[in-house]
Amino acid sequence: MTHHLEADSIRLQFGDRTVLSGAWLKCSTGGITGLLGRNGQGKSCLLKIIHGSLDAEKSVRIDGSAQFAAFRRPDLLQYGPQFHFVPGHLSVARVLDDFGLPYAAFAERFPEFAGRERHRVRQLSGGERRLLELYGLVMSPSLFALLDEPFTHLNPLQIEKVKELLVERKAHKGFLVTDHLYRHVIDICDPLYLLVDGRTHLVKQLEDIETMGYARL
Ligand SMILES: Nc1ncnc2c1ncn2[C@@H]1O[C@H](COP(=O)(O)OP(=O)(O)OP(=O)(O)O)[C@@H](O)[C@H]1O
Repeated sequence: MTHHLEADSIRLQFGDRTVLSGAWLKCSTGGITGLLGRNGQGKSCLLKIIHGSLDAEKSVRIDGSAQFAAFRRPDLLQYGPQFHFVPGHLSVARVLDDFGLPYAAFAERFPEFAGRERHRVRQLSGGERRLLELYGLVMSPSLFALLDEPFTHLNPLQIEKVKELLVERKAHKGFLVTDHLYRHVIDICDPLYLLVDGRTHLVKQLEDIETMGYARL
């Protein structure tokens, strides 16, 4: 069964400044939705609004059912912010256990973690910590995951492995991904949205991201 996450009528203001005005997007299991946009356009805010951790005018629905505080439903939706969110004092095995995942399968996929199940998260490098967090978000059994800058801080080989993981898992889980490493986003995402002046635009052809002033192809 395909599941659908729909967000629309999103309006966000900070004081006099309107950041989002009528932003919308759709995300489904079986696909990876991409969100691009220049700095400060409101991509992180949009993810937090869908997650329910940032208050704004919005309509967010999962399979037609309104979600006002999706952060209370990790079975439906999980959110990975652009900064580290796993506490440093936890062990690698404990973090995976909290996501409901066995350590052995993780170490098999990422051999650099072999024999390190008791290592504390604070002993990991920034990229390793990111990898552990992403693995948990991608592999855990929620229906959707919102990933803010998943590729930043990873080395090129790790990026390729995370992309493989996303493509492998998308049959069971819908992903919304935003990252300025846009070639990787373009590579795996369909549909793709561009956030410009508070509104989302569905990218119909790749040239749109150039004509709308985001990136040179
Ligand atoms: N709590 C806040 N108070 C006031 N302004 C805020 C707050 N949070 C975000 N903003 C502003 O809202 C705008 C959108 O921020 P956001 O972090 O969502 O942008 P972004 O598209 O994710 O940018 P980047 O690509 O640089 O990460 C920015 O101009 C930011 O300064």
